[in-house]
Amino acid sequence: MDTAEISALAQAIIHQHGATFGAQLHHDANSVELTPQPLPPALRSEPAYLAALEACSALGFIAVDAETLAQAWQRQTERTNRFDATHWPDDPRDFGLSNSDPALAFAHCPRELGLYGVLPTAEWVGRMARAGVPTVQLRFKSEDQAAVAREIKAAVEAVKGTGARLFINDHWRAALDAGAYGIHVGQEDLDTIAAKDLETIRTSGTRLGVSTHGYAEMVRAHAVQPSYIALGAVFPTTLKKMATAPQGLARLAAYVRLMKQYPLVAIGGISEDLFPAVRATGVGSVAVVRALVNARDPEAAARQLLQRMQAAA
Ligand SMILES: Cc1ncc(COP(=O)(O)OP(=O)(O)O)c(N)n1
Ligand SMILES: Cc1nc(C(=O)O)sc1CCOP(=O)(O)O
Ligand SMILES: [Mg+2]
Repeated sequence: MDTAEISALAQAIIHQHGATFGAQLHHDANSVELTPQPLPPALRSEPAYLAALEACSALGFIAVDAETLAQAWQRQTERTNRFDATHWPDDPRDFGLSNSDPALAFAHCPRELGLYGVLPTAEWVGRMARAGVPTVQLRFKSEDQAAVAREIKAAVEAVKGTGARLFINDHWRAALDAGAYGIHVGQEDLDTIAAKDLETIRTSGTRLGVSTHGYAEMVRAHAVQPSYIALGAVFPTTLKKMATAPQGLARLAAYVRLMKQYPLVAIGGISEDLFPAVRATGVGSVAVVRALVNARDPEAAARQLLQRMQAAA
């Protein structure tokens, strides 16, 4: 096939999926603007792969995600014996996500983790757990290891008797020592935690949640078979500087279709009014920081968000 024919296949993909994944220009605070990305160097020469690489870059997927999608589109084409521009890849087999040993998976957690409060201190953790938030995370940022250990122990104490599941962000050793329900790690943590340490966490029965921000990171997260996968940032967030653009609802829905074998948590810029649309994608949990921590009455906000979770279920 020549370049013009491959471009015609790329155009067919864009024609089918442009309205879903293309630039979304809204004028509200939660708009997600996806700009076309430069075409990454091709690693293969098959037409389906090349067309998908071109199309996915044009649809705003960053290089690693366009590459992951192009490889999946090529596998889909081989598996079904035809190139189908209408079918956005969503079969785990086409992403190499199917051949894992269940005996090596992290401990299970419920698919519906529900409202998930990501909170800066043990005091906040206790407060929101007592307000009925079913899943809470201590996201305590400090280099002072003694202070970290104290805060984690206090958070473990704070959720006792509330029924809330407590995840600890970043500080996995102290979380294990304190007997937390689970640990949440980012992609950079997966770079630095040694395989034997991941194995220690897994065999302890402590749950593991992993952050992801697109197709390539989801494939990477799957390699460790975590207890849940977080998908972010769905909308713009001012809480921290993100390395990747907000994903938006269309991508979130596609990620959910692909990763539905995992409990899934949506995070990033999710305010109360956005709960129904986020829940409609099929995620079992919605994680928030500012919607609780910046609320004038955080207990009332928790009640509202819990109602929204129920209503949208
Ligand atoms: C539920 C949930 N999802 C994602 C994150 C982000 O975690 P991480 O990538 O480790 O970044 P920091 O929170 O450490 O800045 C999270 N904490 N919780
Ligand atoms: C801590 C965090 N992690 C994200 C990710 O996408 O990995 S987004 C995020 C911030 C979420 O805060 P808010 O609900 O206030 O926008
Ligand atoms: Mg972290």
